[in-house]
Formats: sequence, structure tokens, C-alpha cells
Amino acid sequence: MANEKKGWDPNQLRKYDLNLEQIPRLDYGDPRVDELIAENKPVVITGSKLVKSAEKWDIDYLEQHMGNGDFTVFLSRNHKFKYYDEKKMAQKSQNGENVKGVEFSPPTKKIDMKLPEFIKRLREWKRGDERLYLQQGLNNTVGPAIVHDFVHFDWDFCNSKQAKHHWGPLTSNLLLIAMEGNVTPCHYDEQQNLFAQIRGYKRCILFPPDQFDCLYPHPVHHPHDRQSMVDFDRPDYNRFPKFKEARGCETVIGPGDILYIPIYWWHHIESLMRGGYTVTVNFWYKGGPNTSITYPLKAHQKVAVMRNIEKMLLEVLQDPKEIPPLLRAMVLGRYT
Ligand SMILES: CC1(C)c2ccccc2-c2ccc(C[C@@H](CC(=O)O)C(=O)C(=O)O)cc21
Ligand SMILES: [Zn+2]
Repeated sequence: MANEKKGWDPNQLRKYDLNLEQIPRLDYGDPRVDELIAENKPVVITGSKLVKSAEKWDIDYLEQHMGNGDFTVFLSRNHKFKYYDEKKMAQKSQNGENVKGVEFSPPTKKIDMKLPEFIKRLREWKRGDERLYLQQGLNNTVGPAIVHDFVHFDWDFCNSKQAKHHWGPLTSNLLLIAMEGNVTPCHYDEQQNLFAQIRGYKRCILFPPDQFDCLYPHPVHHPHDRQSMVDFDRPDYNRFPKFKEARGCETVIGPGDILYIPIYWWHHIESLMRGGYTVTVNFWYKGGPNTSITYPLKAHQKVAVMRNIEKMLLEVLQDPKEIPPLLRAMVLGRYT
């Protein structure tokens, strides 16, 4: 029986070989909220009305009001929905033929689905069935009632955060409807993120950008760019020995909670097992003008530098296989 006070129970969390601190949970009026955001540190903001107008967004309401457009739905044969960039799948070198050695089979299938079909499969889903994850930009294809609720988000709240912390423009609001137990594996985004939980409970595990060397991201040109290569369910400590040293923080967010996921912070997000479907809306903002570069560089700036070096090396070397020997020749015995 879930603990009635908090609405979930620790046995609904997946077990990982990680030691995790708690992310602070602060009321939206607490001045420490802006102190943490200013330091690019995660915080759960409680009691805000950011998405209060959407608290009625259960699947009955959504089925009635979401219009009959097609929605983007991902299918997975297991609980993981690892993001991949379709544009990086067909790696074309300069003269257009496939870059050698980039054989990639997408772990999930992306399909268009009408909402009633999605909801039917959500209701009929049982363990062992294929899992679905609806991920749809909130735009004018949704019905007028949803637009009304969207317009009535507390935009003053998020606009004030955007202004106070010099974020760039809002780039998108994704509506996310996940099946219980769905997992978005560990990755980072190059955007600031106000992650607003509307229904159900999500466990979020975050790591700071300076843990880049413990989380082993795929190469930048790989379709799984920005995603960790480590399978949290079965970490391969031979390939990824420093994963043992990863130090993260976690929280479980519920309806009305907003998690600030700072730009470049790694995050693994799971909808609690046996917790029913979850509904989330995220608010992605561009990072904002990198005003004066001050030294020493911050960890996330070094990640940006490494990304640029990988992109430039692929550009000039063409074959990804030539990157490691060149970097080894440059560093081993000279800088080490
Ligand atoms: C996994 C999925 C459906 C997906 C598949 C293919 C392409 C993109 C994406 C994508 C993008 C964002 C999310 C939301 C969230 C994770 C979460 O809430 O599960 C998150 O990472 C964030 O808000 O930054 C989830 C997805
Ligand atoms: Zn993300």
C-alpha cells in the first residue's frame, strides 16, 4: 500500500548500484530556489501554479479534448526508451556513401498514433506487452480546451525564471504520457528545463556535468549522442570502470512539482512501477548568451569544448575510427 502521505512507496523504484543524495524540495516562494537555479543546481519547486490549469489532464479528459490529430508515440520492447537522433543514423561522409562502421539499429520505433488508439493500448497494457511513450509538442493540433488550459499555465512564473536567470527563448513544451515503469535512460540536453509533473510520480536521477568521465556518453556523431553508454540495469564495469565513482542526486516528483533540470546535467527519468500512467509537460529553454568567458571554465563549458573537438575531428578525418588513434598520439606520452 503506497504511503498515503507521499503517494508512492520505495518498492516502486528500480534498484541501481548508485549512491544518491536527495535533491532539495523547496516552496516556490523560498529565496533558496533562485539561489540554486543561479548556480545551475537542480531543485524541486513545490506549490507553484505553473501547470495548475492542467491538473485535470487525465486520460479521459485528454481523450475528449486532444483533437483527432496524429501524435508521436515511441514503442519499446523493454522498459527503456533510449533517445536517438534520426538525422545521425544515416551517417553520410562528404562523397555521400555510408560512413564505415556506424551500424545502428534503433532501440525504439517511432510511430504516429491517434490519441484514442494510444489510450486504448494504455488501458489494455499488461506486463510483457510492448510499451508506449507519447511525446508530443504542445501545438495547435490539440483541441481548443487543451489550448485554453495551456494558455492558463502560470506563464509569469516561468517567464520570471527565464528573465532572472538570463535563459534564452522557450524552444518547446513537450507533452509526455508514459506507461508505468517506462524509463528514459541517462542523458543530458543542451537546454535549461523546467520539468512540470502533472499526473503520477516520476523518479529522477541527476548527475552534474563534471561526471562526464563516469557516464561515458556515446560519440557525438553517434545517433545516441548525449546519451550514456552505461546500462544502469546491468552496468559493464569492465568497459565503464569509472561508473562506480558516479555520484548523483535523486527525487520523486508528483502532481504540481516542478523539477529544474539544469542545462548539461545528466538525467535518468522513470515512471514509478505499478504507479499507473504519468503525464508531464517540460519547458525547454536555450541556454542563453554565454556572456563573458571566465576562467577556470565550468564543467559544462568543457563538455561544449569536447563536443566541438569531436565534431571538427570527424569533419576533417571523415572516418570515426581515425579519431581515437589521432587523440592517443596527441596525448599519450606527451600530456600524460
Ligand atoms: C524518451 C522520449 C520519449 C524520447 C524519444 C525519442 C526522442 C526524444 C524523446 C524524449 C525527449 C524528452 C523526454 C522527456 C524527459 C524524459 C522523461 O520524462 O521520460 C526528458 O529527458 C527531458 O524533459 O529532457 C522524453 C523523451
Ligand atoms: Zn532530457
